[in-house]
Amino acid sequence: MAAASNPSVIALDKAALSKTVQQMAIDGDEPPPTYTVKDHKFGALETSAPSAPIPIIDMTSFLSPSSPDQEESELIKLRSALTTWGCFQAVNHGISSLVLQNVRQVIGEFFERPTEEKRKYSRKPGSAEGYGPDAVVTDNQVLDWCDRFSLRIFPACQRNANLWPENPSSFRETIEDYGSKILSTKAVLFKAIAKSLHLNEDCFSRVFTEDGAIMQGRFILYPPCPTPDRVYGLKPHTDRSGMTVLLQDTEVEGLQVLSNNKWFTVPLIHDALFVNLGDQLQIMSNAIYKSPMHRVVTNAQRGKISIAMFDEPDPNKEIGPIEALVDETRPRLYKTVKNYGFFNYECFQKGIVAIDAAKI
Ligand SMILES: O=C(O)CCC(=O)C(=O)O
Ligand SMILES: [Fe+2]
Repeated sequence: MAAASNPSVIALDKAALSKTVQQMAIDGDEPPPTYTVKDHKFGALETSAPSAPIPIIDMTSFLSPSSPDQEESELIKLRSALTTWGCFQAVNHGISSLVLQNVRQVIGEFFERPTEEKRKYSRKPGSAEGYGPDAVVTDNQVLDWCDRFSLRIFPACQRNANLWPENPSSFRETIEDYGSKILSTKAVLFKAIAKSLHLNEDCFSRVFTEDGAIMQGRFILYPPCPTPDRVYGLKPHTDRSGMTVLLQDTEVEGLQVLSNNKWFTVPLIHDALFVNLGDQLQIMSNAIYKSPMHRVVTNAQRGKISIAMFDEPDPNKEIGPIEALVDETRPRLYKTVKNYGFFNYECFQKGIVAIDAAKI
């Protein structure tokens, strides 16, 4: 997400101008060698990994608990989910089926627009916003078999109005509405996460949903891929956010999470939101909670769409392990970092893992 106007990056970043994955799929192209996975550092590319028993969190217990006991028992489940998996499926989150249907519809329609029209919103080299295939930022990068359209949603004053499409005509209103609802959902979840760690309930929500916090939407199209066993939809990674909220496709699976060195498929649950923690929550929780490694696999028959909402603190704000979570039995594991988004980007360029580089 961080802008990097470094000339070598700009020279390398030709993908924003090259053929989209959607076009390659329409033309029946074989994925070019730059898309082929060369190392299997994180395990083989198994397209049909077993289904993951990912915990389901019922948000009724946080939004309108019928009793303190009901809330307490869900907080215990939440704590267990975040120490083991680092992710969960949120149900009864209060966002209606109609809102979810509308957001899927406008994103689907955007990707259906003619290429020339979508090109008007192309990501500029070095920028984190806009439309296009995977950004090339290093020489030996393996590219992802997907096209992405990224937009800053909050703070509203930082929106890049030229990148918000005119078509479909309800795009702006729908994304703005969905963004506000996800922001409120995140605030509720961050408060529950703080409580589950016996912390002041605002300690995460303030950093990630208020005070200049950023919300970025990433809308991803994964077209069918003729060689799904050799190409990633999205490479194995952890998110750099505090928390990511993902609306999966209604029919096509593909997201996988790593647990005990094994990959598991995230099942599709009607109207659920898949929530995973990002590196910044792992840092602030002094690694009590996990930022899970995940990836996306493709298939030869059907494409799919994902809608992801990321957060970041104000880039000028420093984050580090919360003092109350540091003691003799659990010493401080991470340095204090500022603008983790940019730090993460620089690490990626150097081929190092940001969360490891943030260790003391
Ligand atoms: O599309 C998905 O299922 C996952 C997206 C994701 O992990 C990301 O954009 O960071
Ligand atoms: Fe991710």
